[in-house]
Amino acid sequence: MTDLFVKVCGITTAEQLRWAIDLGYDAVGFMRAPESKRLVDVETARELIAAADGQIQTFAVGLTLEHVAPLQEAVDTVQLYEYAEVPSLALASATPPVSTAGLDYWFFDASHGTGTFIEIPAWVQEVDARRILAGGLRPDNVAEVVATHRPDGVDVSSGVETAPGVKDYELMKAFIEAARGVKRD
Ligand SMILES: O=C(O)c1ccccc1N[C@@H]1O[C@H](COP(=O)(O)O)[C@@H](O)[C@H]1O
Repeated sequence: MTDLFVKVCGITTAEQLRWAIDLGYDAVGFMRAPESKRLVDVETARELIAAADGQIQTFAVGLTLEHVAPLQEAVDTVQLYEYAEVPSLALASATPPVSTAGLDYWFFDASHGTGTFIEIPAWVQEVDARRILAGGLRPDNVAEVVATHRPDGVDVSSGVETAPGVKDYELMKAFIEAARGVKRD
């Protein structure tokens, strides 16, 4: 079985990006939804994507394609909350997807960056895609979620922050260690 995919979302600075790379995260997300407290402007996002330089996968995250359009060509994957025709799509929802055809990832997310955890519904197990669980995950609950639901990956934002957009190195470290510490076979 491949390693658990672990993504940290809402990266806002070069220091946070460096932490994600050094700690062994698979991917980072840059928020482009206008209402997000972790919104990075296009210029900053471009600088961070350039700094990532192939060392970690990059995601541009928005509710719609319009939010991420200026970064679409620069990132590895676009994460949206509605379907769009893009080369690499991560579709996020809290309801069963109508279709998973052509998706690179499907994210279960009912939180939208609020840090709210809800019990993960049983139907999530049946989604025929690379399943990534998100929403209210933290260093102290991620291991149980991984052990119980056996996802392909997990995604975190609020759970490794001291304030919206302010990631904490020790929390990021604790999260990836807890997530990857679960034995999978
Ligand atoms: O982070 C945001 O501000 C955000 C805004 C709108 C949609 C999604 C957003 N973030 C994504 O939400 C999940 C879970 O976040 P959390 O761990 O509960 O804070 C994650 O995939 C973020 O990418």
